[in-house]
Amino acid sequence: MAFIIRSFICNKIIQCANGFPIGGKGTRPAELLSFIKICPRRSPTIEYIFEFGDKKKNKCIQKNPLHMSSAPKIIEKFLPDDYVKSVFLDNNLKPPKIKFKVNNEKVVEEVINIVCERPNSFWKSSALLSSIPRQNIIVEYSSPNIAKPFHMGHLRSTIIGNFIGNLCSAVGHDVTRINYLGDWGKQFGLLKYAFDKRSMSEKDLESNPIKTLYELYVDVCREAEVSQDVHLKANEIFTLMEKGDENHLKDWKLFRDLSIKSFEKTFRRLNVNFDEYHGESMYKLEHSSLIIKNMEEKCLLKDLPDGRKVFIFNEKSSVVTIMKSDGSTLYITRDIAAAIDRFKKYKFDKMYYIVDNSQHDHFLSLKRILKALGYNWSDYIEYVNFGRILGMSTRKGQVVFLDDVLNEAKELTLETGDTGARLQYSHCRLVRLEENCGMSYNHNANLKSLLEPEAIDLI
Ligand SMILES: NC(=[NH2+])NCCC[C@H](N)C(=O)O
Repeated sequence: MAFIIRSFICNKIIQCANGFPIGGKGTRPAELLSFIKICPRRSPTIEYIFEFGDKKKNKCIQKNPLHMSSAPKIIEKFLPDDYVKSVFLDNNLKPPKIKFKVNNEKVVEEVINIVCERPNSFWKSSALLSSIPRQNIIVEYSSPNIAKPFHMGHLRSTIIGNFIGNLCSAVGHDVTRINYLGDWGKQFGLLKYAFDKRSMSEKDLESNPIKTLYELYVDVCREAEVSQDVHLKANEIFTLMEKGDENHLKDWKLFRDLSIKSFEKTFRRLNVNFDEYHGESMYKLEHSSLIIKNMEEKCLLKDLPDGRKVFIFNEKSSVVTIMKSDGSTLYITRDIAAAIDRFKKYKFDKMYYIVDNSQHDHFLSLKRILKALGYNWSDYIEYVNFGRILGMSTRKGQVVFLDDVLNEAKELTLETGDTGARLQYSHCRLVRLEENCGMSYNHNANLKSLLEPEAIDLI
C-alpha cells in the first residue's frame, strides 16, 4: 500500500522543486516513484527515503532527474501535512538521503478504506503499476519432451513460468502462454526404431503409454551405447521423418498425442494453463533450409570438412552447429525458426524462455544468431534460468517422476501441521467465521489503536 504515500510524496517533491534547475521542469511523478523507498521499520513511525541522482552510480539512479543540490530547497519548501509529519536530510545515511516521517494514523485509515472498497483489485491502483506501459508478452514454459516423463526440471519451469505469466497478466499486459514441446529430433528415430524392432503397436501403449515409451527409450539408449548400427538406423529413420515419411510419422503422432494427454492431466492437477501447444516439430527441414540460406547469404556460416555447417560464435571461436552433416536439423535451428515465426505472429515486446541453467549457452547462441541475422528484436528475448536438478538423466533412466512427487507431497501435507494446506484451511475457517458472525467492518472504528508493530508491518 506504500504507493499511496509514494505518489503523494512524489507530487509534493515536484511542487517543491518547481522553479529551480534540476527538478521541476516537466518531471512527472511517475519518473520519481522508484526512487522513493520505504525504510525498514526501526521506529514506530513509518519512514520513507528519497534517493538522489548520482552520475557514477547504477543506471537506475543515473536516470533520476533530481540531484543532491536540490535537497535543501525541497526540505525548506516541503510543509508538513496530513500524510507527512516531518522532512529532513538524514546525514547518517551514506550518501545522505531525504527522510519523510509519515503520519501512521492517516496511512492506516487510507489503506483500510481502499482495501474495504475494492478488496480484490485495490493493489491495481498502484501508481507504480499504472506507469508501466502495456506490452505484448510471450511466456514459454514447461516445454517437456514427449514420450518421456515430465520431470522436476519441467516442474520448476512450469511453476516459475506460470507465475511470470500470472504476474504479467495481473499488471495488464497481453500474455500468450506457450508450451513448446520437445517433439522432434533424433530421439524419435531411436524410439521408432525400438518400437518397430519389438513389433509393438498402439495396443501395447494403452495401459500406461508414458511409462511404456519411457522404458523403451531407456532400453534403446542402452542398446545404442554399444551399437553404432542403432545410431545409424535411428538417424536414417529421423531423416525420413524430416522428409515427411508417413509410416514413421503415424507412430510419432501417436506418441505425441498420448504424451499430451498425460501432460494435460498433470497441468490440471497443478492448475496451470497454456494458450498454445507448439513443438519443435513445427520447424522442420523447410524452415531450417530458409534459415541456412539466409545465414549463408550473410556469410554467417562456415562449412566444416566433416560436412557440418557452423556459426562461429565468438572471439574464442567456439562453434555452434546449425546443420548436421547428414542434412538434418538441430535443436538450435528449430529454436531460431520458432523465434522468427513467433515474432511474425505476435510482434512481442518481450519473450521469456523459462528453462534450466544447463541451456545457458544455447540461449546465448540463439540471441547472438538472431542478432547477427539482423533481427534487433532479439533484445526483447529474456532467458529466465534456474538451478538444475542434478543427478538426473532421462537417457539412463534416473528421473524422479513428477506424479510420484505430487502424490508424496499430497500425503505429507495431509499428515503434517504447519503447511500451506493448513494455512489455507485456517483461512477458510476465518472467512467462514466472518461470514457467520453477522458483523461487517465498522467504518467509524478508531484506527488509532492499530499501533502494534505487526499491524504497521502489514499495512
Ligand atoms: N525454446 C526452447 N528451447 N525451450 C526449452 C525446451 C526444453 C526442452 N524440451 C527440454 O526439456 O530440455
